[in-house]
Amino acid sequence: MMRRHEEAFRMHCRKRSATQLGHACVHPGLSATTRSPTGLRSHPPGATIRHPAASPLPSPQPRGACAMTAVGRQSGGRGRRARGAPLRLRGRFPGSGAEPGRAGCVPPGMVSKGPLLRLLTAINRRRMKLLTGLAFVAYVASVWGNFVNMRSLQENGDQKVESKIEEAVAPLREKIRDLEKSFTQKYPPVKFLSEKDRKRILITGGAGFVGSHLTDKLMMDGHEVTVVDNFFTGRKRNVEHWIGHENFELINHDVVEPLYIEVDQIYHLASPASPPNYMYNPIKTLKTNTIGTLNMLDPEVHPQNEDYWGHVNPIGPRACYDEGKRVAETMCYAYMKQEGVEVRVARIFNTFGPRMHMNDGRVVSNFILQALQGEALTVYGPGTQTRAFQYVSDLVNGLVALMNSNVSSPVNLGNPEEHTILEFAQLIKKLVGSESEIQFLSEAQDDPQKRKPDIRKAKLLLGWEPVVPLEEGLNKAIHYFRKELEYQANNQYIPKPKPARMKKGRTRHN
Ligand SMILES: O=C(O)[C@H]1O[C@H](OP(=O)(O)OP(=O)(O)OC[C@H]2O[C@@H](n3ccc(=O)[nH]c3=O)[C@H](O)[C@@H]2O)[C@H](O)[C@@H](O)[C@@H]1O
Repeated sequence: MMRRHEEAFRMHCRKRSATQLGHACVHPGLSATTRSPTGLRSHPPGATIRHPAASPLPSPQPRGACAMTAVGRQSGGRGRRARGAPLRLRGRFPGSGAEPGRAGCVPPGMVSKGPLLRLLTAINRRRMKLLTGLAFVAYVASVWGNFVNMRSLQENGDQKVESKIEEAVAPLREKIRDLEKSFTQKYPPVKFLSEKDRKRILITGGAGFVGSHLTDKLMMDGHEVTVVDNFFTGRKRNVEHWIGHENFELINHDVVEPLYIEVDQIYHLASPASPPNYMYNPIKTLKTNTIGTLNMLDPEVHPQNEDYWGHVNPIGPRACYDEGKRVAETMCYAYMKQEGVEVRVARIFNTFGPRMHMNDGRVVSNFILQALQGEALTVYGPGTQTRAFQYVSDLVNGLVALMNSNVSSPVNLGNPEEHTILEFAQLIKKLVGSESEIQFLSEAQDDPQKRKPDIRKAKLLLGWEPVVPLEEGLNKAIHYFRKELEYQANNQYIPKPKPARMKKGRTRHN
């Protein structure tokens, strides 16, 4: 009987301990079993058993009592019970009138766990689960909230950075658009020529006064143009409107040095033409012209035709230019005879127009600048010496006509309309509307007294003659120099006309 009783109690305890943490059973003369997080554990008879998570028991339980470490509210809701405090349960122990199988085994002196407690325990368990579930949901919600916050913060930050970048980049975009526009619209219209008709053309001195106008003409006609210039008197500004064009190339090179380049035609215009400029470095002028094709000869015959061989002082200040041109012609014809090189020789007479250098020093640019600035017009000598001036576009057309002809002998290109220098001074004063005086200075050394081209050969063989009237050309030149003066004034630089070298008591060799 005792054995069966003991067995029933052991079963009761095992059942409890297998399902409920914190349950404690003490039975005199029985060993007990509890469930701990690490598994089932046996206890000697009469031992006090408590769950490791529970607070110490305030006092040993009375033998035979069934106690539990209660969590939660006591039934009836009369406040919390202290952890480990005994919870007395009503019930009957088998052998003392207890109903077997209802209240479990309650040994004498023990308090049995009744249906209410079980209900409470079940409620507590559900609550715990509910609380745990709620805590889990709250945790997940807070993690999600943090994640969402982080993302929105990051997005806000990203948006701010993006808007700042946009602010910085917007003006740059604007500038790029402007640059693209200026690139696409800046070239003058160019004809399309087929491969067969398109020529590769080299222009030495192509950034100079005459050379740059010739460059414009050949580019607009649809040819491929290579400009070679050392920028001694030429300027990049004269050809800048072609830079970047697929048919155009600009090479900074001095023609005194060899240049190997494959082309169909060469216009050799590299040489300073203004007396103050070419006298500035006579050896350089000579060197430049000995490989040149242009020539200008001082006259003894008037007007000068192509058979006129010139009359120059070979040791005077102008000799570097004049003799240089003569040697250049000699070389051209030597190469033609000996090597079969095709040559064209243009004898160019006084030419004027836009893009003449502000410091050129020749008579047209000097007089216009002086008149525009209200300064006296400087006439060297009495002003009776004559010149015949052609407008630059007439010269360019003549050069192209000559190049494309089969005329290999020299051809004069100039305007035969002859005027004295004093007449020029008065005409320019009138066209500018200037109050400037005319000032007579001493005569320039070796200054040719008469010059007028005979252009019958050009008319006959090339069908060419100048078409721009003197006044029309002068007005264009005046407009150009007015703009240049404004440009220079904005750049704090006002050029002064260059004086020519004055005669030093020696009569000119005519
Ligand atoms: O442009 C040209 O085709 C020519 O220029 C110069 O020839 P030149 O006729 O002496 O050129 P300018 O310096 O313009 O002189 C023309 C005349 O005006 C006079 N002059 C020049 C400048 C000035 O301020 N005042 C003035 O009276 C000169 O003494 C000269 O009689 C070169 O010497 C020539 O070889 C070249 O072909």
